[in-house]
Amino acid sequence: MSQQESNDINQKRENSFTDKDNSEEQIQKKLEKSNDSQGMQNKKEIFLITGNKNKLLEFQQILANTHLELSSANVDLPELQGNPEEIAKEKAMIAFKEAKKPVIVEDTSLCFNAFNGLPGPYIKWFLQELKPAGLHKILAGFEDKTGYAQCIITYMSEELKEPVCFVGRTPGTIVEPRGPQNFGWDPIFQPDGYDQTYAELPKEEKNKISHRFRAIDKMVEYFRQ
Ligand SMILES: O=c1nc[nH]c2c1ncn2[C@H]1C[C@H](O)[C@@H](COP(=O)(O)OP(=O)(O)OP(=O)(O)O)O1
Ligand SMILES: [Mg+2]
Repeated sequence: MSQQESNDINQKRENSFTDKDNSEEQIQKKLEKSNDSQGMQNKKEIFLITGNKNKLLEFQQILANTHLELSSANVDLPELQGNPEEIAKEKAMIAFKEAKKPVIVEDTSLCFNAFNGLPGPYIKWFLQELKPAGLHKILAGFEDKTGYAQCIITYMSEELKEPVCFVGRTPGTIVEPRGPQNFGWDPIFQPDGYDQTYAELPKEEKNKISHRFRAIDKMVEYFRQ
């Protein structure tokens, strides 16, 4: 990484944690609040930091019948650059520094095969500007409409030398938007083997095959040992 790049990351980091509603004090409050809800004795607690309510909801649903007890804090983490795994590890280090206790973070990519994996981790900005319909349209000049959704959950704690990643991937096709528009690019992603988009599928169905489910499944295995 060049000096300029690392300066940029540091700058972004500072910005993201000095925002008005993201001051050190505010973050500390959020973290303390999450500590209040610890309790279950024979369940292992994991602590997720995310600014995305829909992600959190899916985590809660998917973890409902496991030995893991989820607590969370809503903190905006910086959108970093690099390959998905580098981003995921860097994000976990930043979250761990803030939380001062073991944390997990999650980073989701939507990858188009015709674009060799892009927009990938930059999907958030593409979605924000193009909306689901525009995202589908940018593939108009390409025959290959296939792609995959990828979730990387990253765990960091004081016992680890470096963050541990759990990667979940679901292959599918990018289609014209169908279904409710309440979660990101769900309306344009049709998983392989289904004739409904993520948005059209009942939540229980999405949660059985999603990129997020597959990453969570690996994480659950890791914490069983
Ligand atoms: O299952 C999903 N179905 C549809 N859309 C999704 C999904 N999962 C994430 N998304 C969207 C949210 C964001 O526009 C981008 C990922 O960016 P990403 O940085 O991972 O999420 P985020 O910034 O909203 O939350 P966080 O604070 O955990 O980083 O794709
Ligand atoms: Mg993010």
